[in-house]
Amino acid sequence: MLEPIVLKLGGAIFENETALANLCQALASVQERPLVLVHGGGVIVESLLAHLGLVSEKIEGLRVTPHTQIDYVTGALAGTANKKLTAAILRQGRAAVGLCLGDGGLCRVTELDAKFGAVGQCDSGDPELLSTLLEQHYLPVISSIGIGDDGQLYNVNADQAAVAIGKMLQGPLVLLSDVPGVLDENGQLIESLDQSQAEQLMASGTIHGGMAVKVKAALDASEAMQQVVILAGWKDADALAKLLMGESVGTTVNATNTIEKY
Ligand SMILES: Nc1ncnc2c1ncn2[C@@H]1O[C@H](COP(=O)(O)OP(=O)(O)O)[C@@H](O)[C@H]1O
Ligand SMILES: CC(=O)N[C@@H](CCC(=O)OP(=O)(O)O)C(=O)O
Repeated sequence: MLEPIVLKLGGAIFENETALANLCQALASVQERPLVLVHGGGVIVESLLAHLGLVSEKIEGLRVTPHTQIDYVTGALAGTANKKLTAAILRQGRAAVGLCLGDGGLCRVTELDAKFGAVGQCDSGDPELLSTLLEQHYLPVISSIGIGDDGQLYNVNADQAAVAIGKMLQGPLVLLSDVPGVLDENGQLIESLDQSQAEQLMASGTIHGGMAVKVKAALDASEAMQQVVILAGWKDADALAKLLMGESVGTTVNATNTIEKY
């Protein structure tokens, strides 16, 4: 079996039913190559916390998650976001299965830093569950909630979660968000990015917030897997179709500048 494409989905798509349905239709039509979806859902977390009258802050693009809030965050990500995405794929006739990072020991998660609360850092774990599901033609849909060795639930940034899954499966890695890729200071798409260009753009603030987390995660994956990582958008159906045919769209992140193929 070919290595699966690991595709991460994040951003406001969870608030846009049409975009979500269109994307799931495109994904469900991919028969030639196994797919694994990893997803975020920060917008759902934010709306739930706001509903509950709770304030949420981010440091360096990561959500500070007080231990008193992790149950709500789990509900939003492993519950609402995971089940909405699973449902949207099932509606297209593909047998999707919703999981979190802890299921079957897929990923090992430990506390990142006490200053973030219940935020985890994620490493690859046991691929057996995914292999079994893929062999049986299920489409795994994985939320970024992790389970630590301490039995605690952790909130993991979904780009970092996708990188851990990508490293484990060694397939192409694509991070989709609500922008078409990394944009320069004039708002123009940057088609390729290596380590030093990325560092300069982060130092100048052109790449910041969630995109800085994404670019760092992509560089880490590109270096570890010795392959390029694609950062693209879910809004452009044509670009998405090209991507699923193996063409590179958006921004190609290449940590060492010597790797050629997506
Ligand atoms: N240079 C940049 N190019 C594109 N987006 C950027 C850049 N710097 C910061 N951003 C912000 O990063 C966001 C994407 O990151 P994020 O919101 O974390 O995406 P997701 O939720 O899909 O993981 C964009 O919507 C934009 O607001
Ligand atoms: C620690 C941390 O920042 N966790 C993220 C997890 C969800 C996520 O990454 O969602 P998007 O991909 O949609 O942004 C959060 O709570 O927002």
